[in-house]
Amino acid sequence: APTSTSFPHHCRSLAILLRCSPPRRRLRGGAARALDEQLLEAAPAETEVEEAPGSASDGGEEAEGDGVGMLVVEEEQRPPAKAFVKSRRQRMQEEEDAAAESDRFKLINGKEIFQEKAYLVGVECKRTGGNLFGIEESLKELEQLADTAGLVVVGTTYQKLSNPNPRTYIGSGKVSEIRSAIQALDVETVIFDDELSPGQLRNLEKSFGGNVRVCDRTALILDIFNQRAATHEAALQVTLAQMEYQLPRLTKLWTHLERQSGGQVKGMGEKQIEVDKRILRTQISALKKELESVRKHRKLYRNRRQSVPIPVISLVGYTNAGKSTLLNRLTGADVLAEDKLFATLDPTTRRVLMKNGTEFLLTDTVGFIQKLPTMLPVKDQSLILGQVAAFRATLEEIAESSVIVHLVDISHPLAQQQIDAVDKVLKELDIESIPKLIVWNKIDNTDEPLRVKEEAKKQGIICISAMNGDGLEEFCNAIQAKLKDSLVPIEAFVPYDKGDLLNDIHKVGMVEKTEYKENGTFVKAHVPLPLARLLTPLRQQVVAAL
Ligand SMILES: Nc1nc2c(ncn2[C@@H]2O[C@H](COP(=O)(O)OP(=O)(O)OP(=O)(O)O)[C@@H](O)[C@H]2O)c(=O)[nH]1
Ligand SMILES: [Mg+2]
Repeated sequence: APTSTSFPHHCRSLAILLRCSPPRRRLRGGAARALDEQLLEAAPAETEVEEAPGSASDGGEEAEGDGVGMLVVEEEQRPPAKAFVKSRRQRMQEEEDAAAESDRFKLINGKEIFQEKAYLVGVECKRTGGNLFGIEESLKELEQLADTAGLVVVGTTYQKLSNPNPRTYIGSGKVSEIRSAIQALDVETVIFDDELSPGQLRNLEKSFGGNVRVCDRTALILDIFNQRAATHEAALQVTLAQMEYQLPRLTKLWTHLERQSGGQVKGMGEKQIEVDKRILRTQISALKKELESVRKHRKLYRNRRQSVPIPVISLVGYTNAGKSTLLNRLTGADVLAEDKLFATLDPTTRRVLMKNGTEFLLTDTVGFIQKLPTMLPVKDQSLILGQVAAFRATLEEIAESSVIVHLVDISHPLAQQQIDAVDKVLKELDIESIPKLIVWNKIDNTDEPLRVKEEAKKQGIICISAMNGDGLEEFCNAIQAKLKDSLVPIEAFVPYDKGDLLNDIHKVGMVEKTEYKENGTFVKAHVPLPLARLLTPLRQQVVAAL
């Protein structure tokens, strides 16, 4: 799988910036830390040399060095004898601490992640209605996201406000409450459930004290995307998204300079930010170009696939609904399915052959989630709903499919809210004309499967268990019926030397009538749109032949 090491030129300035604050890097979110390390590895060695002595970033290392230095000073102030004659208990304690520390490294998707202690914060705005999820539910989901990213949640809090505080998002009383919790629980990262402005982020970081990282849902989701990007395109998209997220927030890395001394250093810090922002902007535009070419390539590929006249069915649904499990069950594909959010980041397409001989392509897509990151400037790409670019491929696939299967984890306590969240996205996609099939999954996991099945029947919904295969035959029949809805009626005259096409019509369409003539076969059938397009010249020959 490609990592960011495959495009080091994009990472250089980030690496410079990240190197400026080593202690913070050590303490930042596990996932982000893994990224940082990749970036550092990817950074060309000469960046070290480039920095003039006494430059702003040198100052940065010094300033940050002080934080670490304090510990060293403490050691030195102890009487030397004591430093050597450590009690057994002391030694054992140290060994235990070291063991506990190394225990906190976990391997996620082949990347080593440091399990940081995280504290979650949410705000329920009285004025803004329309939130599908209640605050406690939303925080529970945030906890799952944190867990997916490899963090350990040690505490959670929320506040009801009529308006978020423009400076710190939460009220000042809450800020000090969280500060106490940070100290008591040894918190390393504070995660907010909503997107914070760069200013709020800075102010909160200042209030909480130097070593605590503050981030928001968006940054957390981007961390997860980064851990999970499996294809080159996904990796590019995630890097781009992370850079765009970083750009307005760059200044925070330099605040310690402003605090330490005024005058010259401050000025240099500011100059450095400008330089770094410029480098970052250049890299962002290079990355966009590269992404555009990858995307063109994929489009070409998809066009080619469309010339194979097999209908495409998109599997959509909330994250963790069981989409990948269903794809695997139907096709034996080896798609990563696990009890984590965003297990799938790239659309995967596989061919399914049903018992009755009908064939279709099934596409597994990125799961949806409420409160999607919105920070990307994508006005010029009409398809995207202001969402993170990693969803683009998914949305394109959905818009071009013959049938959409909306898979629901009906055993989830918030099933209805999740359905609404998915519908909200689908509604904005201009796909009303595509037949949709609603499927309730994880029926085996419900308390009263019979009652649920009855309810589903009333609503014309299919119940399945992707896990044990229950209901899959019914599912395939329903797909076939829906596919028929999406077929186009055609009449064509197929010459005998185009026998393949006749086979295709039989395979993916529904034939009503065939008549064998002298030069070829006359067919009347319903076929998928791509095949109908392919048959256009032969359809015009019908009149001539009869
Ligand atoms: N009990 C039960 N569990 C299931 C069923 N289908 C899927 N699961 C479990 O649900 C979890 C999520 O499944 P995935 O297939 O990864 O879900 P997904 O919709 O692809 O998730 P994302 O890729 O994150 O969007 C896994 O732990 C599956 O084993 C089912 O029918 N019954
Ligand atoms: Mg999946």
